[in-house]
Amino acid sequence: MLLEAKNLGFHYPKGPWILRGLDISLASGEVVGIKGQSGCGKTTLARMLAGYEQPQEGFVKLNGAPLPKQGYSPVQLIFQHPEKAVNSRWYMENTLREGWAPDEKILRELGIEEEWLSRWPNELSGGELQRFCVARALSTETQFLIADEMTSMLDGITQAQIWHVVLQMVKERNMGVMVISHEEPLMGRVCSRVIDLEGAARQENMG
Ligand SMILES: Nc1ncnc2c1ncn2[C@@H]1O[C@H](COP(=O)(O)OP(=O)(O)OP(=O)(O)O)[C@@H](O)[C@H]1O
Repeated sequence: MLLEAKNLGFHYPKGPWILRGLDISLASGEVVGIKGQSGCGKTTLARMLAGYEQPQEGFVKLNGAPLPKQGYSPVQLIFQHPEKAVNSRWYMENTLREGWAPDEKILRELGIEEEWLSRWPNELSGGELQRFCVARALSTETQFLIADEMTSMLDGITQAQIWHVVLQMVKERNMGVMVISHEEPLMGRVCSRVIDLEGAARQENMG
């Protein structure tokens, strides 16, 4: 399985090019880091790889085909701010089961307590909410996970617990993960290679 972006170019309406001529690929079982200064386009790239945003140039393909437009996406994106990624008018149980039915094992491993399921999102901490977003994204249909500052706002113990579950999935299911982060130590621990987005774009522009 391969998630690939070729000759990617993107700008917001009337704005300058943010990314141009960018080639990036992520294979099953790989954990790849993306770094770069604030504002260089990491989140924009994440949104294109997950199909939320369309590039003006180039393309994103999953196993040689465009990303599916409907249904559960095999490319799941997790953001830094879980409160923006859940419906504030749904009980957590509904949010959790939005795309699939997570089993007991994954809930236990992520430390999701039974009692939280009947709460509203604003009755949970950011870390508790993010565990739900991770469980929701880890369906057996997920082939690639884009983790955009997924654990940046969390304490060390919660961060380690979440990454333990995700890295286990990489092994068990051969899932591919893209880690967007400003935290070099985290990337050093979990990634087999790290791409500097600015360097990658610059090389392409020079070439
Ligand atoms: N909806 C939008 N409309 C216009 N410009 C935008 C929009 N979203 C982001 N931008 C601009 O696009 C550029 C890239 O933003 P992006 O969020 O992808 O950067 P980033 O590398 O993820 O930054 P950070 O590390 O701070 O999260 C920035 O200059 C930002 O101001």
